[in-house]
Amino acid sequence: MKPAASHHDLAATLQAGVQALGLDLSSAQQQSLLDFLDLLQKWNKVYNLTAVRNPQEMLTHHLLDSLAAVPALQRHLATQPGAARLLDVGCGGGLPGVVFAICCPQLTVHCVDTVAKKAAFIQQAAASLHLPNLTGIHARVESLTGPYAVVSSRAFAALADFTAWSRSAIAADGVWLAMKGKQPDDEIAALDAQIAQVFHVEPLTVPGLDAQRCIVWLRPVRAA
Ligand SMILES: C[S@@+](CC[C@H](N)C(=O)[O-])C[C@H]1O[C@@H](n2cnc3c(N)ncnc32)[C@H](O)[C@@H]1O
Repeated sequence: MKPAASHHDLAATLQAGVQALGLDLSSAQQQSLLDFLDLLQKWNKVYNLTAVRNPQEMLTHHLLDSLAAVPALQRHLATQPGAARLLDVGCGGGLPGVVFAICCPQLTVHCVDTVAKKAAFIQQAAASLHLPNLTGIHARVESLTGPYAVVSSRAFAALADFTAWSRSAIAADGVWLAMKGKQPDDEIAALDAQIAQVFHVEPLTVPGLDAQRCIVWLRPVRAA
């Protein structure tokens, strides 16, 4: 068994990861990410938020994995006029929604999950980490109407289900940001062409993680 990582080790790994990703995060934002990691560890015992329990592993497999999508999200937001709203579907312990809320304070982030304790955890994180732009919603995504400029998910469902279930939540000119492992060609082929269209598959590199990752970007198809 690996020895438990100290706060100092975690902070150093995070800072190296932030640098490798070319992210411009203040020390307060980096501290919020570490505080979020603490909260995840603390509440995981009670709420069973993630199967990953070792803090160093939580940092690479969850925090850095979610942070790897932030530069792409920020580039997308820079093309959007005004303040945007993002819905993170099946957020579980807040991944990537809480990470997005910390890194993009201008973005309003709603994290939805069918499990009440997971939505409650997000509310708890919003209060403890002083994130006025973060809200946890206890609901099925199918019941939400939005409109959201960005609808994200990670480890949630096949692309066809993700897009069909969140179709009424996405804005007509919005985008889906689906975090995936290796490029999911089968899922892309199985998409309903009346609902969603892939416009970009963007490879991601997660610092400290030797695994394939990508974002599948999709647009809703307008009714004829
Ligand atoms: C495998 S977890 C992924 C959690 C998190 N996104 C992550 O990457 O660690 C999938 C989550 O989706 C939630 N979920 C399943 N169906 C849902 C639905 N229809 N609407 C909202 N959440 C849903 C589950 O409760 C679960 O927390």
